[in-house]
Amino acid sequence: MSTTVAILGVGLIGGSIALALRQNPQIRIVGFDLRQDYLDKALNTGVIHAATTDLQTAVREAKVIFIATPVETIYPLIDQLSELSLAPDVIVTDVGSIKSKVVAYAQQRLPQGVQFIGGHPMAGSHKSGVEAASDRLFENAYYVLTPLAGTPQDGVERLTSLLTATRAKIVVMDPDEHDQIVGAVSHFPHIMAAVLVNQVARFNDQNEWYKRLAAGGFRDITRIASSSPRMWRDILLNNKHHLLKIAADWRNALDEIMAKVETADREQIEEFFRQARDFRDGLPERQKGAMQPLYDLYIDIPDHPGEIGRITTLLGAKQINITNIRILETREDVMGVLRITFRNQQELEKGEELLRYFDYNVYTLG
Ligand SMILES: NC(=O)C1=CN([C@@H]2O[C@H](COP(=O)(O)OP(=O)(O)OC[C@H]3O[C@@H](n4cnc5c(N)ncnc54)[C@H](O)[C@@H]3O)[C@@H](O)[C@H]2O)C=CC1
Ligand SMILES: O=C(O)C(=O)Cc1ccc(O)cc1
Repeated sequence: MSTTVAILGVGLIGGSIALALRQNPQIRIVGFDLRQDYLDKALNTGVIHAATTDLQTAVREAKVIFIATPVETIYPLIDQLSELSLAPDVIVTDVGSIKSKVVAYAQQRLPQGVQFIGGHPMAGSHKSGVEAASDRLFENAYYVLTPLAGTPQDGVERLTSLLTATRAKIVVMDPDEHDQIVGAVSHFPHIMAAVLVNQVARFNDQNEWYKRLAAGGFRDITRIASSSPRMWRDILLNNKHHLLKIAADWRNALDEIMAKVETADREQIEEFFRQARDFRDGLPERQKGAMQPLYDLYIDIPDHPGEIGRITTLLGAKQINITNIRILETREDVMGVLRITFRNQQELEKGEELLRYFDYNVYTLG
């Protein structure tokens, strides 16, 4: 007998959870989204088994419901769920990047018999949408669960067992502690990345060399400024309390180091960078995950117009999804290398076989 899981919001995170869960043939995944075109894409690429834009149809038989929509939409969805007919002992969980407000809201609004367990998979991407989803997005990442005080242990165990398919490390945490820590290690850095980019953009209005020279380090530390503005707006507004405190602390720290610069305190400036380097170098490495180019295929391409379009058309015609594409080298009259990233090993192999058939020189590394 199969178990039905409903995914509300089939985007990057909802799609990635669906892809991980559907490796288990006993699980049937129903996707719900406001956008029919996103659902069609998810169905056609095998991310979900069934799709609907009707919430009651999506959740009626579900044993577990994942709310994987932008943070501000989690509250009205909880309200809607509280009015609908749900399976007995259903677990409702979310994937929102903030936890306290959502958990408190669910506690207030959901009826008895519904077990709400807050969740936050601590991996993602600056990309959005189901086309960027991957069954290994959460591999080796932390996945925080924030059950309510009254949630039966059995519910937490059932959800943990389901989530083993994501290969994430499941941890249970207090929602406020989660918001404080994630505020410092994820939310605030996103604000800083955007502040840095906006500052350089302003300088660039006066002198376009700013943009041209902003390669290397600047690109690295501002990668996350390419994330979804709407998603980050929601996160900031829902973690206001902690972020205001972190920002005040950051301003003090900036003033302190700039005071040392002003007085040319050579030793203390060096010490400042030493401390940062030591802590940074001691951060745990994530061994594997979607951030790494796991499913990369390299293709030699003659440098003439239309080649890249031809390759993507060939893959598209066979419904082979790509999550990234990059030209690694193109110089005039020299063979270039195209790097295409696929969502999983199976799609990579299909792409490799297809392009070989069309006489491309293709290879993988490692
Ligand atoms: N993007 C990331 O790196 C991470 C995001 N999260 C959290 O995951 C959640 C989803 O984010 P993403 O997957 O990145 O977004 P996304 O934009 O890729 O996907 C969101 C999906 O929800 C749908 N949607 C929006 N409002 C809806 C509604 N009212 N009812 C049904 N569907 C609706 C959209 O059409 C879209 O398909 C957010 O709450 C975010 O805080 C958590 C960890 C990482
Ligand atoms: O792209 C990155 O580095 C991220 O920071 C991804 C991310 C975004 C939001 C989250 O709640 C968790 C992880």
